[in-house]
Amino acid sequence: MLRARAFSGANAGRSSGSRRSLACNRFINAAFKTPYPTDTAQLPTEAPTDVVYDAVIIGGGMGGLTTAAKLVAKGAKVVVLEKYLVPGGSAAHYKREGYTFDVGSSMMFGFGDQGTTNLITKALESVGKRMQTVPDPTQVHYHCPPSSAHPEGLNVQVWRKYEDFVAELSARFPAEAAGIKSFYDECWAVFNSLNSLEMKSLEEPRYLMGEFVKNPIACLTLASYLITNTGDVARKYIKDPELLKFIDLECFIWSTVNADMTPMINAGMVFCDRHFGGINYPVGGVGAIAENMVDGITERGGHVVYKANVKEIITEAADSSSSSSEPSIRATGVRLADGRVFRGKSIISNATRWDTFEGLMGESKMPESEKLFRKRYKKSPSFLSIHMGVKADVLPPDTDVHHILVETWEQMEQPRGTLFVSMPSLLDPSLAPPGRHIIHAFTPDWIDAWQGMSPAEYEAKKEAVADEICARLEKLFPGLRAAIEFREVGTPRTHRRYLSREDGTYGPIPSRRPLGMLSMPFNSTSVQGLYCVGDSTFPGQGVNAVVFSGFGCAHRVAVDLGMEPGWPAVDKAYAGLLNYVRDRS
Ligand SMILES: NC(=O)c1ccc[n+]([C@@H]2O[C@H](COP(=O)([O-])OP(=O)(O)OC[C@H]3O[C@@H](n4cnc5c(N)ncnc54)[C@H](O)[C@@H]3O)[C@@H](O)[C@H]2O)c1
Ligand SMILES: CC(C)=CCC/C(C)=C/C=C/C(C)=C/C=C/C(C)=C/C=C/C=C(C)/C=C/C=C(C)/C=C/C=C(\C)CCC=C(C)C
Repeated sequence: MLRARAFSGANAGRSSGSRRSLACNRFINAAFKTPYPTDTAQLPTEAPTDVVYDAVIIGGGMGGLTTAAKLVAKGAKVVVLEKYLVPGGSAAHYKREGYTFDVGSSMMFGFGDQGTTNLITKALESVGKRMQTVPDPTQVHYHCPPSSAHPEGLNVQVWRKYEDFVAELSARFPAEAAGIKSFYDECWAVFNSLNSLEMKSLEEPRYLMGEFVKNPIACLTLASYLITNTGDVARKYIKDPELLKFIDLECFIWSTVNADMTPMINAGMVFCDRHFGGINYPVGGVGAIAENMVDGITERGGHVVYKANVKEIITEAADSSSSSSEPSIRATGVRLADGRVFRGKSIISNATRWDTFEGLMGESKMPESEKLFRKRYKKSPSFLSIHMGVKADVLPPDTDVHHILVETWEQMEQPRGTLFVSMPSLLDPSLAPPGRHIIHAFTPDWIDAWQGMSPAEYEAKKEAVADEICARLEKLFPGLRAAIEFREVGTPRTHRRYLSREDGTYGPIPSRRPLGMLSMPFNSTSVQGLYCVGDSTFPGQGVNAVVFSGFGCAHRVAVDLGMEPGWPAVDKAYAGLLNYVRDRS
């Protein structure tokens, strides 16, 4: 099932046992060591409260940190208030018994060297940082259910080289070879257009007009896909129901919804960046990205404060010149659980929209636009996560780093139906003790299944569900259960507690067919001075996605603060137009 293959060059560091890879890894760690303190007791819990910041950012996930990085790079006075002990939120890491585990998945898009869509690389560069990465030869290895055409199960590897992937998928569906090429080629039309634009705020008309003038073809191409979903494009070219299910799965593993619910612009980004920039793993673990960002932010005079639990967004009556018809209020600061108040000209929330507007603002102040958002979007499930340390010899040579296991198509979207597996120590052996590997298995799950239990029942259920999942994974890794030396199970309750995300949700998903990319709000909100960033804003879930939202947010805020040029007069009309279209979706 795990086909062996030859791969050399960039991939030479992959086989964890090889002396070459370990030596190479030691060099990498020495050359790119981050000064970020390893002892959390050394991390700052204070920042001045007697100043008015240009931006007060609630939350140090990748969305909040990117916004901070872009703003400090412009000379803005910024404070990031993070409730937890370390930065990165869903993209942080933690250490146990010699292992460094990524909290979320380990599959990084946007980490290449070229183009304009290598957003993680660019976010780090904006604060003078660059990280060593290890290229992954495949994005993912799919293990799909058997069918009459594929009695052993549909088995597909998404190779880094586009042509190799298309050839492999076409070999599985020879009658659809032309359709496969046409579908993915259309994704390239979207990606190539994205990859020629400067990535800034799509709700800033001066920038948008400038891009239309510089790149009219790219902008018109993207405009033509604004309201298109991926399923519609797939069905133009592909008829085989099993292949259409596969395309659904291609979307589901990152959007948690099927192709009909996934905007085509996002699919263009994901389905092509994996071949253009490739999937690249940061040496030292995913959390090292956030740590490097924090170093860059603080080196430029920004503050990142830990154990800073924001309880309230402070608002006051505002002038009614806002474009909105609602009572005008302006966000002016935040209050922490310990009573400290931080004041800012702009307040930026990296918490989810649910946590921001129901939790920090209070439902009585919920703007109409947020009520509409709640009709269009619902919370996606959370994840059940099993972090394991295993004996290395349970993984055959050339095992792929990421796997997806679906046993029946009906199960795909069900809780615990699709199993996701990431094994980042195959790329960076320093994450595990010698002779050991990390297996991180995770699967969508709802918080309701984990409520109302005694602590003992909760612990027993965690172990029972993890046993069941490990038994299913034996199909991919025979002998797995006997090879496990460390196992820790996180549930949706764990995600809620440590990531402060309501119900532990992975992010918003559309409640009905979305209007392509236009359904999702950008960064401004109808409360003056209050912005959202992260996966509750366009383009949604994903590290490179929330980094893009950080680029957009920083640009919009910088224009509103007068630090970048804009067209305030056109702003209002343009915002009104976007809202008009969105409210009708
Ligand atoms: N490989 C992958 O693609 C991968 C891996 C991991 C995570 N992710 C993605 O990362 C995305 C999330 O990124 P994000 O930046 O939107 O959010 P996030 O949840 O990662 O970060 C939000 C941060 O805000 C903090 N916070 C929340 N409420 C707070 C409060 N009241 N006071 C202070 N701090 C508070 C949290 O502790 C957290 O650190 C997810 O959608 C997921 O898709 C992707
Ligand atoms: C008018 C208007 C508004 C406009 C006009 C036209 C134009 C110009 C347009 C433009 C546009 C743009 C620029 C856009 C942009 C976009 C973007 C950037 C997007 C992005 C996206 C991204 C994404 C979505 C991503 C995602 C990812 C993810 C989620 C991932 C995940 C992963 C996981 C979970 C893993 C899996 C695992 C295994 C397999 C194991």
